[in-house]
Amino acid sequence: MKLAIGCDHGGYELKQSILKHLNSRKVDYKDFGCFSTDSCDYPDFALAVSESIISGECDRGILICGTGIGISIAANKVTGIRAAHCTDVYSARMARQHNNANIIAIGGRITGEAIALEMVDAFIDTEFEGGRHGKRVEKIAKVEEKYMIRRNMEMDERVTVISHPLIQHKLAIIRDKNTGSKEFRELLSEVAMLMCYEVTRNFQLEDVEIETPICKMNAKMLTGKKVAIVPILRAGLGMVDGMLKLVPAAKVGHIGLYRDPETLKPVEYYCKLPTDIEEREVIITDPMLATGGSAADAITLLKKKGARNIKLMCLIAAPEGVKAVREAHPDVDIFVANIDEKLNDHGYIVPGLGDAGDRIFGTK
Ligand SMILES: O=P(O)(O)OC[C@H]1O[C@H](OP(=O)(O)OP(=O)(O)O)[C@H](O)[C@@H]1O
Ligand SMILES: O=c1cc[nH]c(=O)[nH]1
Repeated sequence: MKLAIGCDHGGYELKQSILKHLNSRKVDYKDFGCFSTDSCDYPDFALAVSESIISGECDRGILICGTGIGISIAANKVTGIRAAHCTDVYSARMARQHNNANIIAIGGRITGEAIALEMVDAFIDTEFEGGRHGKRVEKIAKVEEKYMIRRNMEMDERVTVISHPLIQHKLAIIRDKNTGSKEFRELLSEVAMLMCYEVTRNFQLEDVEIETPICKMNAKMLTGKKVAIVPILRAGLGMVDGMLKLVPAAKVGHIGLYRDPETLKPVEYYCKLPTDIEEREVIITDPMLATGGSAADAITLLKKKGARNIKLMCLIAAPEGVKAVREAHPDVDIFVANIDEKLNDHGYIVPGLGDAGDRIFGTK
């Protein structure tokens, strides 16, 4: 096992004692500094030690600052690091046995040398127990993954969350379980129209000469881009009318998919597209992007039929669905009104709005 060790000025003295101890035990280590008691910043050393563990250069780490608190907080910001701030031998052992901690953080101004060396021994010599503790550590990893996905999405230029106040207001009413089908349909259609404004933002304009009652002028008009709106049946239908209000010349294709309630995998049952789909800018509509299976399959189908320029417009997405579509179809822009928290065990978006198809058509 190779250890990484780092400290700030507050942990320097204790680190020297620990290094001597590691040498006497013939433990392999790499010292990432600091190398004197001159004032320095603990996050720098937390990062160096943490990255050496994540990269596989070292297996576990020891971090020391004045209290052990700041340096452990900094290390825990690195994905995959489980830094345990310990002040006694029992905690050091448990941090390994129960938490699979890969870093121990010690306070140079808190813990005496004798106890600190015993803590280091417990940290090095104790193995992770796994079992029920494995399940819990996996849950920690899931939390990291969730926030990482969200951060990646926020930075992803191909994922647009349309947060206009009108859309957010209407979305709140749509979500409400007391909103009936009629109002649900009307609001979904209105939101689709507002979202369409953003989805069509890149449409090309050209100069055309027109004559106002006063004089001639060069005005801007759409280049006559051909558009196809393709709802995923059933629920996607609820967004078509709103879009046609803004793009009345668009052709409408239909893709019929339903999610198998057991496997959550999409099952195709219908496909009818404009014959010149390959020349059209395609906007797929579906209120819900849950696991992403339906949207990803619809995009695959459209690509097989020759479509090249595809956008996906959904009302609500789960992070898992956005990730799945981005991975399967990195060329497709995704527009949503909100990215919700997560999927539940039945593949429904939480908090979501329930079953979109049933709420639109009143089938439940
Ligand atoms: O991202 P996914 O996990 O694939 O789930 C999303 C799909 O589920 C819903 O349709 P559903 O299968 O309920 O059919 P419906 O529209 O006919 O009600 C929704 O309208 C999407 O098409
Ligand atoms: O939350 C969800 C997930 C899939 N389909 C829906 O209609 N709602």
